[in-house]
Amino acid sequence: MLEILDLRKAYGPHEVLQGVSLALRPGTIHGLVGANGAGKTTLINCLYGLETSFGGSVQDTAGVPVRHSTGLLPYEPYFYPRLTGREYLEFCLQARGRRLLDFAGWNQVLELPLDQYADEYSAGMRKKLALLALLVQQFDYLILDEPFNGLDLEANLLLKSILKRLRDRGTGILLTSHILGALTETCDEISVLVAGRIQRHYPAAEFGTLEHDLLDSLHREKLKLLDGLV
Ligand SMILES: Nc1ncnc2c1ncn2[C@@H]1O[C@H](COP(=O)(O)OP(=O)(O)OP(=O)(O)O)[C@@H](O)[C@H]1O
Repeated sequence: MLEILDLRKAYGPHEVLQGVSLALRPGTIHGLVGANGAGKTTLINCLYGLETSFGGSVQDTAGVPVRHSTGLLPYEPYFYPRLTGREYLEFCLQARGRRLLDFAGWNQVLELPLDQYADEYSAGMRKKLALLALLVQQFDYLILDEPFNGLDLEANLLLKSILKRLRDRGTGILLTSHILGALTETCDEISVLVAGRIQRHYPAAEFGTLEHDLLDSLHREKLKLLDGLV
């Protein structure tokens, strides 16, 4: 299990995370929802070790370093210039000391032009390539920052199926999304991050309440403001 306990992170005087605790269990899809700027990416960066100065603890309870067992899909994947999609995949495998393999099977599904330069891909193709690099590596855990964002309809549907199959095989998946339907359709549990804290944790049986709660707070706070504007 990946375990975050009392995570605290500040940028200068701005306390972005104020004591977040969260567990990612094997064989579950855990959604993380929160407004723009709520701290989702910061939490992911701390969990994956991209941020190092923070309070609290982050660990894989199996005792292995989080990065060994876990693959990360960043919000905006970066590719070195003049590297083809295939070379990028090979680079990812080599960097982790894994044996090279044939990507044809997965690429029949994702249909990427692997022999073109990755930095010339469209935004959706870039996301697919970064996903492909994770899928071929069979991680115990996946952290996916906005995985559905930018994917076309077909890829969105495919990704939902892929994530559920991985979950059923035992992979633990933490994902962020602003698309409520994508979260409720795929997740087993959802945590809501508000002002640097987990405001509430929803098991699947309570997703109906989640939608209602979010709509309710929207109605109370923002939709009323619209009355005076439009
Ligand atoms: N390197 C940084 N330096 C200073 N402030 C930062 C830094 N990274 C993030 N922040 C601030 O931390 C807060 C949380 O940002 P974060 O990117 O984690 O939010 P988020 O929940 O992922 O938002 P979004 O939904 O827009 O992606 C924001 O107020 C942001 O300005």
